[in-house]
Amino acid sequence: MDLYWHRRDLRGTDNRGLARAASLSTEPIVPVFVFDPTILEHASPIRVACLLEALEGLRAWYRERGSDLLVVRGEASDVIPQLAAEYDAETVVWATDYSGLAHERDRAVTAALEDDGVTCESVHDSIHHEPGSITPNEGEHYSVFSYFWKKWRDREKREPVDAPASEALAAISGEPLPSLSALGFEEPSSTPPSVTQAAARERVTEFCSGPIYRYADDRDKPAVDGTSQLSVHLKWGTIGIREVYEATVRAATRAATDDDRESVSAFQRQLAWREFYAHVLEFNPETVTENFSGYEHDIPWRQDPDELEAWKAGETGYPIVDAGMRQLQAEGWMHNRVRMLVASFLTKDLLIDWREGYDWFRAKLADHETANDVGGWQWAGSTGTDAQPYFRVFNPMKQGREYDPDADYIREYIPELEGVPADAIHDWHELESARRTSLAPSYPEPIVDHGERRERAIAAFEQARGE
Ligand SMILES: Cc1cc2nc3c(=O)[nH]c(=O)nc-3n(C[C@H](O)[C@H](O)[C@H](O)COP(=O)(O)OP(=O)(O)OC[C@H]3O[C@@H](n4cnc5c(N)ncnc54)[C@H](O)[C@@H]3O)c2cc1C
Repeated sequence: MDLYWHRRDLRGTDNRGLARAASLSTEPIVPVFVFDPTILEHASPIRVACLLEALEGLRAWYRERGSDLLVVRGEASDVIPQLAAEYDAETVVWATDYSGLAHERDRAVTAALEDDGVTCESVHDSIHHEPGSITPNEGEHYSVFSYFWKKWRDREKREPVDAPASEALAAISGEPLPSLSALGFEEPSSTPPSVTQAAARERVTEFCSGPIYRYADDRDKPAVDGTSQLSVHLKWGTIGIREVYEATVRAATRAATDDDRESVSAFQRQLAWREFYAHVLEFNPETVTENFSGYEHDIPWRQDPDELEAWKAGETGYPIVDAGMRQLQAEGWMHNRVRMLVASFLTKDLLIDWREGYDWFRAKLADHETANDVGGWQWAGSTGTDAQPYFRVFNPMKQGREYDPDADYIREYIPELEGVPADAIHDWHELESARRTSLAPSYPEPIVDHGERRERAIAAFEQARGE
């Protein structure tokens, strides 16, 4: 019996890899998942908790079809060939994962299987257009998103694929899943979101039946539930990208106005950002640790453990920044506008290396996805492809006033500011110290002066540019 190796595609429907495995094989497929210690070394409690829930859901999906998911532990390059031998598999199929670590693992597994005479096939599944399929007329890869987006938008998309028939799945029975602690992880500090195929489909249906038409207006307002919150599902593959996209196309056909249609397009554009960053990472794997854009000299990042700790704890005295950092701590998720703001604050106001921020996000985000996380950090740190120019430094007060005018989002995560008027919250850095103390005695004073820090950041980047 041939094997299908699940990794970050934890679903049965609209799974191109699984469908391919079923179509290749004349015998039923054995579905497998591997807890690989090398990959787990890079994981965090929240992500492993999400993974376990998604696996539990996938296992239930297989059981409803008279099959099961085999879950094994060990180096993939050892256990996959062992399972292939055990089941006398001629072929092992999986879905392509574009991170450098995944490529390394897959090369080792491929070599081991080929040594044993087993054929392997890696199928593009997690994005519509695989790296190398959307290229500029001149040059090899896009580094400017707007050009990439135009081609991505106009390119024909694949349709969702059906789940394999039950008869195509092996009647096997697996062991129970290991617990979080058995895998060496503590309980996460935030409550993991529900990461199941049913939750993902429900979210898509709900979002595409109404909020998607307001997305263009609402997507930057953190107090409004205006974004899809699909990131954790796209990360773990509890829904297929073709199914999501098809739902957006159906929403566009139901749109009542041009504005509604444009709002759907604004959402599709964000899906394209995800693919843009996957392409960037595929062709520049070193950007997980290295700046994408070179500067003539090193950027003079600062080491300041106290400021870094205040940022992580949401104790900077800049309310919108602190609300975002506390949302991350409480939920394992943060609104995109606020991710941009907190990342700008760390890399510009505090002049702390984007890699420190990336590490913290990687530890805390349930939806941590290497390509998007590195892309977002390098964008904010003005080191990335198509990044924020170094001289555009977000002003946290103005951003707070613009995107959270009533300070509802801020108050939700900073109980110390309960009852403080929105104007005072947005002017927090300008208030007299005594006034701040009388309004919110336990909320911190601003740890830095934004105006001064902005000047210093611009000067530091100019120095790095050799100006
Ligand atoms: C510093 C920083 C770090 C980030 N880290 C991650 C990360 O680890 N994982 C992650 O999925 N996204 C990351 N993002 C992008 C973005 O913030 C999240 O995708 C988004 O907030 C998820 O919420 P949503 O699903 O409601 O998004 P929606 O607005 O509903 O967007 C739909 C989907 O499009 C994709 N998307 C949206 N915005 C972006 C973007 N800017 N870049 C790439 N893809 C995008 C995501 O898959 C998202 O689920 C980061 C952004 C920044 C600025």
